[in-house]
Amino acid sequence: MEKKQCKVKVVIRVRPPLVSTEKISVSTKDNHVQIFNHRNINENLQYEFSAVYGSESTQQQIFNDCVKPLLPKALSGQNVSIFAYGPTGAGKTHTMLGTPLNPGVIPRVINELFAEIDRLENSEDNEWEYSVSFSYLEIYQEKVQDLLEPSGSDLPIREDAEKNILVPGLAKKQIHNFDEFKNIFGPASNNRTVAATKLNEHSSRSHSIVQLTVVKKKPCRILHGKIYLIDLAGSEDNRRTGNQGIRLKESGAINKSLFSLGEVVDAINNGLPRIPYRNSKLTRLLQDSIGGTCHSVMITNLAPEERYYYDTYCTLNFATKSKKVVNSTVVRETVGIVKPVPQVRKPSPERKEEGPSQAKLARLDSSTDSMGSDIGSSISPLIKRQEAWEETVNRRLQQMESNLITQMQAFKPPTASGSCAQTPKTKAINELRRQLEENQAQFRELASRHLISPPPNASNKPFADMTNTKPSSTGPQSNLGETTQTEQTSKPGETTKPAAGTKRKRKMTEEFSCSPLFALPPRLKKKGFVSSASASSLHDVKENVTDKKGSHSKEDDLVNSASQLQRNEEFLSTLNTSSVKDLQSLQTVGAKRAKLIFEWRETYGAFTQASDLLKIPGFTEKYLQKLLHSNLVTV
Ligand SMILES: Nc1ncnc2c1ncn2[C@@H]1O[C@H](COP(=O)(O)OP(=O)(O)OP(=O)(O)O)[C@@H](O)[C@H]1O
Repeated sequence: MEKKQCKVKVVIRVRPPLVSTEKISVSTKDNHVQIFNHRNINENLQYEFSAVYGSESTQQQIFNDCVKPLLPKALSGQNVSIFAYGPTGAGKTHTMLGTPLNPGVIPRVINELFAEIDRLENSEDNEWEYSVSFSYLEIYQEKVQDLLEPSGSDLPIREDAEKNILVPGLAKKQIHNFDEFKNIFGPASNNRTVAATKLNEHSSRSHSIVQLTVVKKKPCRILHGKIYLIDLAGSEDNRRTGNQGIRLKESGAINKSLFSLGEVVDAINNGLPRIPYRNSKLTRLLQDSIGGTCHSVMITNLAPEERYYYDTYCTLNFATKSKKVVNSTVVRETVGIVKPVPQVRKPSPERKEEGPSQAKLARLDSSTDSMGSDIGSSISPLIKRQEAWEETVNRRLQQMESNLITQMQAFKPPTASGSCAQTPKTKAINELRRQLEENQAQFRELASRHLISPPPNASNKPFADMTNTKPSSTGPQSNLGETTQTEQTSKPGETTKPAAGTKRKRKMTEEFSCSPLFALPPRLKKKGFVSSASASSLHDVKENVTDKKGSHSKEDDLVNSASQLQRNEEFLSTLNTSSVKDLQSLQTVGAKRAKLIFEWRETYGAFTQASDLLKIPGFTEKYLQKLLHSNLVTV
């Protein structure tokens, strides 16, 4: 299948103010949206998108510009996804559904689809036959529910061997014209969970997905296109919604799934090897729309009132990162003898592990097969990104490992044998060993998964073996080889006479691990951080020890490496897990910055590295350096 790269198109629609007397905080011009900067009231924040529709925009205009051009794609075997995103009360349902007098995207798509099919079927040279069917579901409190045939049960989500997402058991209705659709869709929409909140009298309490399947057939050829029409539930700031009880619970589920959506977008944009689609039902079902095979359009709805300022700000930031997502579109075509039931390909050995069994897949009835999407065909760019990432990791790990080995080998253990109790420095060395072992395990996994050749040091041997080697002028690899040989010659359970030098090696390790010189690396104050002052006093203690026992700079290097790694990890963990109050335990982070870090994290997900802090508006490179420096963190 030929794939074409295609960015998710992100457009903005600002709804009209609901009460004319309210203060407005959003303005639009051409394809720009502008809001004030809450950190500097004299400044404005400007965002650019593919298209920006002000409050005067019409349903017809949105449909004609953003949706209609994609329908021919669905009619030629491609997937299309239109989804409305935005805070509660910003106009998502209005955009997607509209009213009988002012219909939105969903009814207009059906209308246009049948009009287009009529045109095509009536053209002189037409040789194709078209059929349209649809499914309708909602995700309510993390449960997938059928809106066409509600049963109250939570439908499972499966993935087949070709990475199509399936919802077995979901009803699928064949429709032949707009009226048939209307007669089924109208009552089904009443099944959707809607309730009044302080911010919206008819607030959607669930995400809803209409899926249209368009099949185009002629002898020996069949094209399958899909159209997903998605009305997401809005993010809710419960300090303002006044939600309590069930509304609060619904809101929690909505916010959590939208948070997962943010994580997926971040993972795609950062080229991560694993995209966390499985973190929520929403992201699982949107797998084809974001980072998948769809031509996707995200209609971002904004409420213009100043009381929505923070929602608007967060939504604009999410929209900005969403426009970077690239999908790989494909034409899904079956050529040859077309069987009435979709064929299921044998899963590859890799897929067998996590996908449903062949027998299970075969049992899936075509009439209940829904949410199909050929994720497999979109996997190539992800694999490419993964491979690039793995190469980088591979390189970094190799470098780190050889540095550590060099340090270990250059280290001269103390001659005076100390007590054999585990000292803090021994612990630090053990931590280094553990980390190196982990690195080696990663190498092996990468190598076995993607045939990346493991670095020379990434053997199956644990790091402990390397420390058993004596310092040698032939460098780390020759030592490694020596140890491997020793290992290979001794059979399990067999007591072998140590080869020349082995005894010495073991002794060195014992001395090494029993060294009394190993002091605990400086810990950071609360959740790991200390002020620069207390860090230096710890350092003084360590220096005193060193002074007494003589200089051990290599040893110190090792301890510093371990403590540095630990500090970096703790710093990241503080950023990702602390409350606003606890974030202030970081040096240079006051209440205001703590709040910004917290809010950014809650909106966009965990920080993967310290430099992610630069994504927070107002965090400059200079400040980041200061923050890292004063918290003794390196990047
Ligand atoms: N473009 C528009 N023109 C006129 N009225 C609008 C427009 N957009 C939204 N509205 C009105 O604003 C109110 C809120 O809109 P809507 O229910 O579509 O919001 P929503 O984003 O779907 O909210 P929720 O996430 O809570 O379901 C409704 O009364 C709707 O009719």
